[in-house]
Amino acid sequence: MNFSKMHGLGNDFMVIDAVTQNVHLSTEMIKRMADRYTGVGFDQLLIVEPPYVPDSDFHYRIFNSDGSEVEQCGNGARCFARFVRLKGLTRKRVLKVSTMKGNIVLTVNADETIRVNMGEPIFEPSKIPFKAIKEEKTYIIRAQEQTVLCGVASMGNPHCVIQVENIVTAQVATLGPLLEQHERFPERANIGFMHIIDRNNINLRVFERGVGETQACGTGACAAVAVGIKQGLLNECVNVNLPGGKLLIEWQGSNQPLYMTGPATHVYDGFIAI
Ligand SMILES: N[C@@H](CCC[C@H](N)C(=O)O)C(=O)O
Repeated sequence: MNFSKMHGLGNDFMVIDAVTQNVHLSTEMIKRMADRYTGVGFDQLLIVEPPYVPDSDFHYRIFNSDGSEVEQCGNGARCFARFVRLKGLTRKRVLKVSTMKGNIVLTVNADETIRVNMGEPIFEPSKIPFKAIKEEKTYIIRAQEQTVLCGVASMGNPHCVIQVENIVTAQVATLGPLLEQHERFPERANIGFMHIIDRNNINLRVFERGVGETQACGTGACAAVAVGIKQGLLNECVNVNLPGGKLLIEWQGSNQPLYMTGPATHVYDGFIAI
């Protein structure tokens, strides 16, 4: 099976073309290929498939390194756009793609960065899903001995966003896994730690569901900005500094789609016998 290794700000992917190849992978096979010592190694596997909903160019499936299939992936979306053009699967610069949780539209800019219409952020608890009596801007979660203040949002996938004073000392490795598996997130969640520099700039680290901390999380950046805007702390246009680099997130508020702009990098092509 041919594949490409790609990354979006260090969030790395194995990308497989299932338009021209027959691809049938079990959860065990995905976990084996994800292993950084004995496999290809990746945060997520992206499988590009032919379209099967009207008015779309492709469908793409996303799997975390623990083998779980997920609804959305921001950095993956940009890599998907670069991949289909590199592999000659399309020449379009504006691409419509369906994922497990709806459609997104991607535009490849002249400088090869990619701007993605990620759709509207969702705050309604039952749709995230998050257990709460009613929708709030800020929730209190108790995790073992700690009381955590956070916002929650779905970008197709579930996110929890915690504001921190210092991004370096944020408890990503300890609080991340506790909240990822917290009973108030029935489908687990991605946990973002956000330091607000000013109304247009934030630092962000994300403990990703099904992976652990990554160099960057696109949907995590979108969710952090959406939560920050909803809480009245951020402007409509925000630079998000992640350990792997910078994303630009734009959101004009309720009923408007959110846009993410950033790079996508092809690392190498490979072949794996499975
Ligand atoms: N790295 C991604 C998010 C991938 C999915 C996530 N781990 C989940 O389980 O929802 C991104 O760039 O958005």
